Amino acid sequence: MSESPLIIALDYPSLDAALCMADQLDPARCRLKVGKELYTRSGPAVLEALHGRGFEVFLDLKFHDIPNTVAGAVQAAAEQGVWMVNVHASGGRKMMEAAAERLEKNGLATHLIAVTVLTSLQDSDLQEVGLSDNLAGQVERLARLTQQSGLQGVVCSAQEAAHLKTVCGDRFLKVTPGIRPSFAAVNDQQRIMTPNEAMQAGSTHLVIGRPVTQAVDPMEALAAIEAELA
Ligand SMILES: O=c1ccn([C@@H]2O[C@H](COP(=O)(O)O)[C@@H](O)[C@H]2O)c(=O)[nH]1
Repeated sequence: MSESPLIIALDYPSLDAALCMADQLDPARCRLKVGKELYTRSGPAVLEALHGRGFEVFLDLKFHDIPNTVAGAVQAAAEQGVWMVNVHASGGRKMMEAAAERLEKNGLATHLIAVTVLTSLQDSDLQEVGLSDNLAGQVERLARLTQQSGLQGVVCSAQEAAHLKTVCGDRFLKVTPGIRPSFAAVNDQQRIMTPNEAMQAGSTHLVIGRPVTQAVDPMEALAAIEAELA
């Protein structure tokens, strides 16, 4: 079990490639995130392999469907022993309540959180899909709904973490992708912060993928991030 806020995103197209990276990492220094590409290719085998190596895993499949379907998917994830799983908050209160109730009814301790607004989006993207509120307002609205629905936290950008800390409190998890150390490329992220800025802003967990996994020396990149946080 790790006390570190770092969650390394294993966005790889094969189980072998993901395990090659995992084998260089230490479960005492980080948790790992399995997302849509890797899970679609490898299925539950990747979870078994990472759990077998001692890692806690965030299964980032961002479920979004009718309440009964999402509750079943969240239960299935939790029964595979993942540390954290998520849904899209825009699936609504009934969907989130059904998922949270399913975990509670079955005594499953997996953390359940909800995505507010993807870190790859900015204000103009929300307008294009017909949302009239600005981005900060939409993140706050969905974070409040997530908390009212009984979930433990949200995925948001670190740029919203400080405000959500005042709105939802310290203990409400703020899991923030879009983390970019000064040495890393921005890629397709829009709302970014450095690791240190993100922690200062109130992030509880930092999701970092390409700045580590695509680095020429991933372990050196990870060590530089840890040094920045220290
Ligand atoms: O709003 C979100 C939600 C999830 N993600 C995921 O986090 C990682 C970020 O990877 P980087 O390589 O550090 O950009 C990736 O797996 C996304 O699917 C996100 O970026 N934003």
